[in-house]
Amino acid sequence: MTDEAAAFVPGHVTGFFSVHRAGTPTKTGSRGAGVTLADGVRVRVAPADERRVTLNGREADVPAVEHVLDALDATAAVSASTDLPVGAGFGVSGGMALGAALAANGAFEGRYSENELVRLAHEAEVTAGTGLGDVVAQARGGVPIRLDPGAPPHGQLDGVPATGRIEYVSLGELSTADVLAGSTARLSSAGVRALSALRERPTIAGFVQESRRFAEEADLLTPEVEDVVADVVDAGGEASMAMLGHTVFALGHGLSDAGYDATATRVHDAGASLTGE
Ligand SMILES: Nc1ncnc2c1ncn2[C@@H]1O[C@H](COP(=O)(O)OP(=O)(O)OP(=O)(O)O)[C@@H](O)[C@H]1O
Ligand SMILES: CC(C)(CO)[C@@H](O)C(=O)[O-]
Repeated sequence: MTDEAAAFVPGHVTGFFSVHRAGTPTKTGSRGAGVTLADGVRVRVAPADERRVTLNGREADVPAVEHVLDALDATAAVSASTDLPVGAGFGVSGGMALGAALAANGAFEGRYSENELVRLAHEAEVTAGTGLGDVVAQARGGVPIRLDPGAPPHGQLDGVPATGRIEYVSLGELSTADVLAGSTARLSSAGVRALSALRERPTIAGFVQESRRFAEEADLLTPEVEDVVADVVDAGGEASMAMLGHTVFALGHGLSDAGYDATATRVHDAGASLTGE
């Protein structure tokens, strides 16, 4: 018997990262750190006569989801909904891929374990070129540190033991696929340096400060994002740019204290899961 199933996947903002390409999508990934968010992606999967993927009620072309459905050989209707901006550094494509994997396995009474579904979704993201580390971070929750790249059984994760309020302001989209297709050497050396600094001082403030240094060193800041980050820091807060999007995230009330009309969410303290509704 098959039935519909639903999953929730937290949003994920990467603060800094380095790119690690290997012979297979499973081993390819990123090192780095980010924060998972209670604002996330809900994905519902139901068996259907033909494949259909929607995002917030509209037909959507999300290659990572197509790869997941191919791998599971699932003819299904996938409907995703999110309050997060798409293409702005919140891991929406990774969330849709992981949510589709979890929910399709549920709907079709599949035989995969969680690690195997994370691996499928990670491979789909890497193959689509839309992410390297979001899926494994979203599967973990909290404030994930990606120590070693890739999906289970290869990747290795740790975390900053922290929770709390997060604010964000999105100024527009930035194509992850375009940035990853370009030269990533400079960005990666900044990312490796930030990771060792965070491991020395694994606090959430340390994470945001290293993210800010990374964004500057990697030359990814646009003037607009740079101005907003500077305003938050001037007002005594901690903020940086979401990788990869024209988005600023801040701890606590950082953005609103600096006078911005920000969206508020929280660290999501658990990983992606089936929701049973
Ligand atoms: N309205 C839309 N705007 C942007 N992307 C869309 C939209 N609808 C579907 N997509 C698809 O969603 C995916 C967005 O991926 P992208 O990696 O750019 O952003 P993201 O996953 O939201 O954030 P991140 O930068 O953290 O990866 C792409 O596969 C794109 O084709
Ligand atoms: C490449 C990336 C920054 C895109 O959001 C993310 O997937 C990551 O941190 O690997």
